[in-house]
Amino acid sequence: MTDAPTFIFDFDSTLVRIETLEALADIALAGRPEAEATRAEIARLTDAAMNGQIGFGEALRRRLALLPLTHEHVQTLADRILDEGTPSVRRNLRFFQDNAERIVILSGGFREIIAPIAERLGVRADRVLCNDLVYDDEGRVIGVDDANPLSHADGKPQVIQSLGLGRPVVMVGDGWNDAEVKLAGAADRFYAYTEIVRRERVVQVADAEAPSMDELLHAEGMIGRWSFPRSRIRMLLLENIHPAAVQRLEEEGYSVQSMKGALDEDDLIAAIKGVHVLGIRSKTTVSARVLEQADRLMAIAAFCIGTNQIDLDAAADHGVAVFNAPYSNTRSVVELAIGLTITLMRDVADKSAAMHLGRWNKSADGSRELRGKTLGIVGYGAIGSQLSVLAEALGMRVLFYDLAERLALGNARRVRRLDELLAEADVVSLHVDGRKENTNIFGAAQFAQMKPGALLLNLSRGHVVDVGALAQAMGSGRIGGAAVDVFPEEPRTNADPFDSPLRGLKNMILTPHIGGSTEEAQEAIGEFAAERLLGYLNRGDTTFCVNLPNVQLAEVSGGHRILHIHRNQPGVMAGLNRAIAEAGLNILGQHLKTDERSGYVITDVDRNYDPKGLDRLREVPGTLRLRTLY
Ligand SMILES: NC(=O)c1ccc[n+]([C@@H]2O[C@H](COP(=O)([O-])OP(=O)(O)OC[C@H]3O[C@@H](n4cnc5c(N)ncnc54)[C@H](O)[C@@H]3O)[C@@H](O)[C@H]2O)c1
Ligand SMILES: O=C(O)[C@H](O)COP(=O)(O)O
Repeated sequence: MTDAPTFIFDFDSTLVRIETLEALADIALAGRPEAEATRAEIARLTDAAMNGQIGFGEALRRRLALLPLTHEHVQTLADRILDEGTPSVRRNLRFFQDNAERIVILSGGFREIIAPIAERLGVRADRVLCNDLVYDDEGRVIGVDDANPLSHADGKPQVIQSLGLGRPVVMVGDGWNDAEVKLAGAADRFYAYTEIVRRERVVQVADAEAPSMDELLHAEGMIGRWSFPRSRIRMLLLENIHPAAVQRLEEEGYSVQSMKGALDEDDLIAAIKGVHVLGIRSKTTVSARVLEQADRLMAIAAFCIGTNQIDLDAAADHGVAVFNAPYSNTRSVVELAIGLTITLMRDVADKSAAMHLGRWNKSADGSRELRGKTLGIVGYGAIGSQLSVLAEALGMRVLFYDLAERLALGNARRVRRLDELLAEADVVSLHVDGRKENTNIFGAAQFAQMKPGALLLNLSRGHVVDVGALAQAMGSGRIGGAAVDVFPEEPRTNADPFDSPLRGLKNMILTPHIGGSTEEAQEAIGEFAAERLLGYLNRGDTTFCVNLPNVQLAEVSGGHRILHIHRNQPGVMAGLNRAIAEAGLNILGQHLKTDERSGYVITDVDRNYDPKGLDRLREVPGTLRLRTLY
């Protein structure tokens, strides 16, 4: 490459996460009473020098004078220095090895400590410019080589100027003496490297800040470990998503912003600009209008089971992958349903409310056991079928009705018609999914078919039940009691008011959509959904994606991975492979999966190609999204 720069890297707090003299102080002063105070003084002098408050040479000598350093101490640090590599440097080793010919290490630190790192990075010994310690016959450090300009103020620019390096020269470091290289005209660009320490004064004079090696390489158009710096991938998590998710995503280097409540459509449209990944729960509606305005969105994670709040077709049309956590809160919902059934059967809620008003009403009238009663489950999916097992264990007889073929567990009996179930069940529990067609599937006609005094539970979705009709059926005594956890209109945050025709009715338990709200479930959802997002972002894996074809993928190894999402229309594969050939890409492996709406092609290619050639792939008719991963 003709205009490829020469990179000069500082060492302490840049290539390694330590400051050498502080680490040597820890070794040399171990167990001594003055250790803490001396180490603090060394750190203070390091900081003063790195902020440009005192000259580097003076700081170096004053720090050395504070330490009873020996060759053995220096060797101890040298032996473990490979473990101290800065995290983003460690993951970008290949960049250093592939570009060793145009890398220089420039440091006020010491050769013994820097040499093992230089060797690991593939940088030749003559391109390591640093200080040499001077020892006496007993192996005690007595100073540094005074003839070396790097042991004095302004040493770094002087040394670089004398090398006559090919331009442009890019200087990367955390300290004022690194900034001086650019200020003296010895470098064309200076990046203030802030992964380990951020010094405002240094950042102020830099051309740019590099919070990681990934950012630096991206800014310089170089190929690093990641195709895109993860810190630039913005994730917006709404609705109080569990910290386990935030921690996992941040651990992988992504930028995560969390908010407690949901946002309405207009606020979401404003907030979603520049966001790559959106995390929500059941209260955030992601409409086609929101998706239209989402300029960077790649993926949405519903940190819950239901995905009816997201326009899945519109998301697929924008090449946005949607994930959920289909099983992580199932058990919590089932346990609540069992608890609510017992509570209703024993009229516990009203009896408890009366006690709080000072009324004692001991009576067995209308209180019944679960044992021997018939539970009718509408919707025998993950939740319905698990409820079936627990209810049978408590001695209930179970009937279920489902639109799809479902395996009857235990002694549960499938009925082919809803009215059959309604005619027999003492308790009817709704566990259908939130599709639009399920709106008001329980209304006056269904209540009229239920046994007089039967109980109703809805922990599925609010729009499934006509709440006005339910209030009437309760008022007339047709329904003996009900527990409702989900509502057609739910407050977006805990601070917003709640209203419903169901308020104030006898033997009516209302809960604020807490079926899945247990600590166990929320943590499990956080971990599960975060892993799905990471699988998609890091590998292109769409396992459990609810709106794009599911493809399970291993890590990218060796080559680069091109992910192409397109409309499922004739000619896309032919066009794509033609474009791949024209771009000079050598295919290592290719995988295609389609559903009726979309196609997803994963092509692993050799690393050697001109990235501009990828534009041809974007132009293939039907393309919705193209992403490169490595
Ligand atoms: N209250 C809460 O906090 C909470 C927590 C988790 C899940 N949920 C909701 O619970 C519901 C069930 O969740 P799941 O994980 O069991 O879903 P699921 O997709 O595994 O099961 C739903 C079942 O309902 C059946 N079905 C759909 N429409 C039907 C209809 N009209 N008649 C009969 N059967 C029908 C489907 O065929 C499927 O078997 C969903 O609506 C989900 O959003 C609520
Ligand atoms: O779909 C779900 O999992 C439930 O409705 C729970 O939703 P929530 O995460 O908003 O409590």
